[in-house]
Amino acid sequence: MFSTAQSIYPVRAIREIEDQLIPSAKPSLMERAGRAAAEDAVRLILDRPAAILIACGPGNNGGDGFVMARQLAQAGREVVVAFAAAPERLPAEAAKAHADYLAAGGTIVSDLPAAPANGWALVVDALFGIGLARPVEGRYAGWINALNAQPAPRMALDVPSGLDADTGQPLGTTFRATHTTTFIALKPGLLTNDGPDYCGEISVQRLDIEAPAWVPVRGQAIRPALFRAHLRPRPRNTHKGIHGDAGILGGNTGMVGAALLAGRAALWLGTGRVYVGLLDEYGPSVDCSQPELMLRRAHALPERLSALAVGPGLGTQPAAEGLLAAALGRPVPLVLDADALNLIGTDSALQSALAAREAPSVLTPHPAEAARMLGCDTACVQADRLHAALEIARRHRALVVLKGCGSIVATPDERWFINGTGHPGMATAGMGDVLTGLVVGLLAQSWPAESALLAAVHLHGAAADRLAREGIGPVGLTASETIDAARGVFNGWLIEAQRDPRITPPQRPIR
Ligand SMILES: NC(=O)C1=CN([C@@H]2O[C@H](COP(=O)(O)OP(=O)(O)OC[C@H]3O[C@@H](n4cnc5c(N)ncnc54)[C@H](OP(=O)(O)O)[C@@H]3O)[C@@H](O)[C@H]2O)[C@@H](O)CC1
Ligand SMILES: Nc1ncnc2c1ncn2[C@@H]1O[C@H](COP(=O)(O)OP(=O)(O)O)[C@@H](O)[C@H]1O
Ligand SMILES: [K+]
Repeated sequence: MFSTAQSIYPVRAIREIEDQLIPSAKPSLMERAGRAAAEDAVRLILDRPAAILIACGPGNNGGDGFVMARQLAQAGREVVVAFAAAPERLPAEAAKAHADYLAAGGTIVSDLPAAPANGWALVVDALFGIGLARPVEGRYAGWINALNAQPAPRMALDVPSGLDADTGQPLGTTFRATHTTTFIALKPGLLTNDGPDYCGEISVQRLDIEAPAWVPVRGQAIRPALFRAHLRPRPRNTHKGIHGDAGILGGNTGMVGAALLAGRAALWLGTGRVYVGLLDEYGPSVDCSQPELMLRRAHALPERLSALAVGPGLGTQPAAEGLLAAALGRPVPLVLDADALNLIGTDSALQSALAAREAPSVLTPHPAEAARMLGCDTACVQADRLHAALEIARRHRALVVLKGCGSIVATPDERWFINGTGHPGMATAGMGDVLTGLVVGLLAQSWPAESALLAAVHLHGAAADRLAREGIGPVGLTASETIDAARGVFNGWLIEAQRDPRITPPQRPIR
């Protein structure tokens, strides 16, 4: 479970790696890429003996396709290669791959053929990779539409053609893969925005390249390995005062449930005491289904808290703004969500107070909240989610999670992480409040802010994934249910961590 962390490189960094390694690599990177793709293909279609269709494009992605075709043919598979560009205009390595394929007895058709009577075993998109420079139109758009219509597994080499490898934005017609074999490293666009919908299952083929020291890793896929050092068993001799006092500030009229959900999530993740400060003057004084929560009026949260979350159901009235301003002045780790972010987006005094904080601040915007913070619209945030998350982190000197498919965690020093857990069943009201509660719960228990955020984001999705496997969701999953599942997943991690010899022994949080 605690497999090593996985790097993600934007196209610019992949190019740097290629530039450094291509001249000396033996066998060539393209040879390795085509071979690795052929091996993945064989595994994918062991039980499908029909012919394989490979559509090759005018650049090096097409070159990978020619190598793959040669390898598959040599392994005894029937291969049909479609290639419509001018061979003499292929880049050098792709031209060699093209020539080697022909020399090995391969043949090429210049238009996409109709499927044989027994269908294709596999269709392969080797049209465009990281060199995609503009939306796919014309002949290649027609090819992609025809490939997408095939009732066979669909494999993309490196990146589904048409998908922006950095942003996960489809540019024009885009190949919809059931499997993507990507080379050297993950790219951000495969993991966020529309990327997961177009990539299917991803296999990373590193081509025997070690993480090169000259290209700094700034992006990583979120894995428990990143925070396992904090998954420590509790000492037996402990008491609730050691496990933190979390505060939740929110729950205005009509939105009390949001604050209760966050409070419950913090409690179920092991926080010693959880206080919920409600803005609704007619709000309940007890949560009968969770009487462990200590409900207070918003202004009456205890002075001494180990971490505070502001936002779930907060509202944007002046009272809320005043409470937020006071919270920003507290020297404790702070989670800011929902209306806390909306208020900060339009108030420069709050922005200055946030940027001036010395204790950690964690911001948890969804794309619409991120757009308000950046003064743009949601489409512009989604068009480059990584950039948006990094920009918010930089401006506010805070840790940020930009939520949604492939949530992005960004740090003020320009590092970033992409989460792969979770599913569309989480797109339901209250789910973000639960995440806020999970983050503040770990902060209250003295987790360092970055680890707390990474763990909570990963845990939130993993809890929803576990429920979906059990038939609870994806459709109809409720936020409350993920709290219960998060507790289960988290305790599973703790047990796993105790078996892992790299984990340090029980430790008492320092207070
Ligand atoms: N370098 C290496 O050794 C290795 C590279 N590797 C592989 O190479 C891939 C990158 O190759 P690449 O840089 O040649 O770019 P690629 O994705 O093939 O596309 C460029 C071509 O497409 C064209 N074009 C672009 N957009 C278009 C559009 N919308 N519609 C129509 N045409 C369009 C563009 O034409 P132009 O823009 O110049 O008109 C150019 O001809 C990478 O993803 C990996 O698969 C691996 O083998 C590992 C080793
Ligand atoms: N398609 C999806 N895939 C993965 N996670 C998702 C998806 N849709 C929503 N989520 C997650 O669910 C949560 C929804 O949060 P948010 O939009 O703030 O909900 P609310 O404001 O209703 O509580 C976020 O953590 C988000 O990352
Ligand atoms: K491709």
